[in-house]
Amino acid sequence: MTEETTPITFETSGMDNRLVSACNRLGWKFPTAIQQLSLSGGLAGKDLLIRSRTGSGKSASYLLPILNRLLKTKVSQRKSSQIINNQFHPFGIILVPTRELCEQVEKQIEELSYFCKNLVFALHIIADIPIQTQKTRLISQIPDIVISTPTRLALLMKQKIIVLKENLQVCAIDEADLIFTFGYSEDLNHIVTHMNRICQFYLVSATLSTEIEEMEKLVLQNPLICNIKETESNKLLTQMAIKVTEDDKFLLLYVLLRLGQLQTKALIFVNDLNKSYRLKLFLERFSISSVVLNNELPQNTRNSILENFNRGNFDIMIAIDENIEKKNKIIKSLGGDEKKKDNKKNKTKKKSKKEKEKNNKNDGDSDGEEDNNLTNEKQNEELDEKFLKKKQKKKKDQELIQNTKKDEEFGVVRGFDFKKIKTVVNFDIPKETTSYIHRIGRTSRAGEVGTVLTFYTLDEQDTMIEINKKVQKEFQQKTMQIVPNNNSIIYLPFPEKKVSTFRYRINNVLNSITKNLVKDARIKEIKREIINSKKLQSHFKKAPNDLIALRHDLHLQPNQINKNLTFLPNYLFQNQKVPEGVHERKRKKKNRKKKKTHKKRRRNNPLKSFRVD
Ligand SMILES: Nc1ncnc2c1ncn2[C@@H]1O[C@H](COP(=O)(O)OP(=O)(O)OP(=O)(O)O)[C@@H](O)[C@H]1O
Repeated sequence: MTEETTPITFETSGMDNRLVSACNRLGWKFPTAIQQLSLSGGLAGKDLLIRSRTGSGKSASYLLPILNRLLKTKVSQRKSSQIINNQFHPFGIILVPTRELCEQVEKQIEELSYFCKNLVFALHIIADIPIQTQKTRLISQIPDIVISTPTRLALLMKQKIIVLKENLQVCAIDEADLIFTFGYSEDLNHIVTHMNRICQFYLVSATLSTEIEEMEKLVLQNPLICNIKETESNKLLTQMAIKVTEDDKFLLLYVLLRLGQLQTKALIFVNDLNKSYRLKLFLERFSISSVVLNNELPQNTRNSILENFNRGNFDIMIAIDENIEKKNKIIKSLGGDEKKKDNKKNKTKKKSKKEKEKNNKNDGDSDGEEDNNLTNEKQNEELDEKFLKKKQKKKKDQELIQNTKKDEEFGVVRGFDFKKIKTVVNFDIPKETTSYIHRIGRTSRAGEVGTVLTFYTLDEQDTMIEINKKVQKEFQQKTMQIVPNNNSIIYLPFPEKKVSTFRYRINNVLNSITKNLVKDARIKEIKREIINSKKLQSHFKKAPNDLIALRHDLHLQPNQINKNLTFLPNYLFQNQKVPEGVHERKRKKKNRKKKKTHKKRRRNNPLKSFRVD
């Protein structure tokens, strides 16, 4: 903490009463530590540099002062100054790294302005909407605050649709560290050099980097530095790591889930898309439902998944946290794979056609076999037709994957406000420390308890040590401590004894999930969610504030599930205590079955069912 302040409440902060009521309505009793620091400076119109751990309430620490400032200016005055020469001059802009965060910030503004709805209007602009439609929207609706990713805003500025020189009063760059890691530096520089620099500036970030320090010097004028020493949250987040082999990751996760040692709601991070579906299929084989969230899915589906996960309708979410560069590689490799396969198929088809022609020729040579020839021809035609149909289907699937453009503004795992996540599992170790920090920030939010479990292989041992060192250093340097034991990660031994008896059945299941099965599952999911997305769209039209609970966690290959795998016989536990509840369902079912057969037998036995009335 760099500046001493006396603790304030929302009521004594000097904020507009309607904003105070909105905080109370959300059940917020006191401002969080970072809000305590930032509110007074923000309300006084100072530039702020807000640095605090993920989940500490940073968004409201800049949104509340921005809204307060808006409420001080008359609506009519604001509106008239925002349209000049058919160009849009917003009062405020908020920059975030992903479209999910655009929507999240817009929603939070709606909640915080609950008691002054008609007076404040925020609009997020995203890449889906054509530029001209966006222009018409901005000019007709005249939002006070525009929320955008740097790329989209820079584009609209270059087209002279949005101008920031004259009217801009406030600008916030949220998740600034991510904005740089997502590669937005160029767009950000364009925005900053073409904006009114005497506006009030908020630079908000969970971690520090040289780029942020440079940006700080460039845009902030005599800023109030809000840095937080989070001693309280020390007790809330526990970080653990286990060294495992690649296949044992599946085994360990299964055992932890099955024995109830991994608390849900759980968010599981993997580094690539195919692996996420492999994990989903693996869990599905044991009747454990999960939902995969990735940037191939349509936007409506993603929103619905996130909303329903936050509402507690699914317990396990598998999320992909891949690099932007890596994403492009995957698209290419997928297209390449499919192409290679198609070439192979074409060759085999040509070969079989040649063989057929050869056979036909031979057949034709033999005397009196016209009938045979006819049936052969017919069979060949049928074969050809089948083959063509198969090929057409394959082509359609391939087109579907290639046309399902990955959303570059997607980054759900970072910065999104997940509610009540008990455990974050790094099934794959993140490649960078910043990514690790953002992943762990999805749990232990808003003062809640959370656990992080990281799996790492022998090859990743150095990365793990590096992450551990950097996390300690980062948090100590910035006077933010987030974990006990001197901020370090606790290394746990691999529980070989506990899991060894399960290894055989796990390996069997894993071997049955082939690459082709994973690909099919992925295609099936995309198809299903495209249909879901249409349903959701029509639903949103009727009830825009509602999100129906579509089951996004349905099994992808239900016919492959072996019900016996859900039963855990005692011998699997060797000398260990059988955890409570593991066999319960089976036993209950058995009893029910017994009663039923007993009744049936009685009914069929005339001596027992006979009655004299
Ligand atoms: N004063 C408060 N009292 C209780 N809960 C709060 C308060 N302020 C914010 N919250 C809640 O805390 C959660 C985290 O807030 P927020 O998303 O703003 O954190 P953050 O620091 O921006 O996290 P990240 O860096 O991950 O984006 C949200 O669910 C929010 O509703």
